[in-house]
Amino acid sequence: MALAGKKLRGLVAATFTPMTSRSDINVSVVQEYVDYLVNKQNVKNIFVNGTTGEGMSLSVQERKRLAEEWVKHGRGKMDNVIIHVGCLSLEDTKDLAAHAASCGADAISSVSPSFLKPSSQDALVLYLKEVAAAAPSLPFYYYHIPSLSGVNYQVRNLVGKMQLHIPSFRGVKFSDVNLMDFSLCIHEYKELDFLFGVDEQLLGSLVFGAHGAVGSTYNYLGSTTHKMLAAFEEGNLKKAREIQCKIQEFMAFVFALGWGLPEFKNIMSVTSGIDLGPPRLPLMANWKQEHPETVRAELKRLGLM
Ligand SMILES: CC(=O)N[C@@H]([C@@H](O)[C@H](O)[C@H](O)CO)[C@@H](O)CC(=O)C(=O)O
Repeated sequence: MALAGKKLRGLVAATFTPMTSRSDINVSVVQEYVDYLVNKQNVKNIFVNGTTGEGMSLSVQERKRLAEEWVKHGRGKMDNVIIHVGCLSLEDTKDLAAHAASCGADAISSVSPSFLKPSSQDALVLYLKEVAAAAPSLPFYYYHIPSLSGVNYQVRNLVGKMQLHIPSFRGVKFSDVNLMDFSLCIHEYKELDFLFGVDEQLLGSLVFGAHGAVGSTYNYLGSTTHKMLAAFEEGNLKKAREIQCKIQEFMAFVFALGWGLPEFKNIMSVTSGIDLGPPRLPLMANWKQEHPETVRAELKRLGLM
């Protein structure tokens, strides 16, 4: 069911990895999670084992198991199951890419290696070319997230090189606030998909033609974000701004409490009613289950629940 010829559009939820209280992966709730996204949030694309899913903190075996479960339960319900395969080791990354293809994923994506980093754009393209070649039948998306990877080559420059050397290259998951770089990518490479990854600034990216968005908040604010997308499509900027500002107010509330990914996971458990458990170490160290009522009350106050 690979994306061949299809365009990747709309909202993509970057899934959290369900875990037990001991931080082991808990695949028993994946089916319920898929149904929640489809039926309650109307979100039919998922990005598995990425940042939100703590992909880098999972073993290769765990990542394979999760990919299989998400693909299995997404079949016939999800439009696209995209598996993030990036690791620090090229061999592990290729292994995960080949596995994603064998288990029926629709596309793969990879970040740059982030410890021993590529020393040039050409080095990065060479690396990603090998990754994509391990799953040549699957569309390949470069995952640009400089705040975490520390690799911040201008995407506009990279894209031309990737197009030249990677036959399955189909676009970029752009998790950065450099809207000029993002905009010029869309302007110059009309045949590719560019998905924005800073949820609280999505409206800004739409102005420049974002084809879709990948993010953590679409797990529980997918339905609200769809209303913003619809308002933007209708040319109702006032309404679109109002919705984006509500989402921003919620994120400001979250950030003011010093919350990050561990708490985002908790917010998803509270809003969906699916127990996703704690994150894994090192994130687990400061994790405490926030009072669900605090989250619910704020979402309610903002009209987001
Ligand atoms: C740094 C980070 O985690 N960014 C998130 C955003 O969705 C982010 O959680 C959101 O904008 C709130 O800040 C995504 O870009 C990451 C993502 O899509 C992924 O999980 O791979």
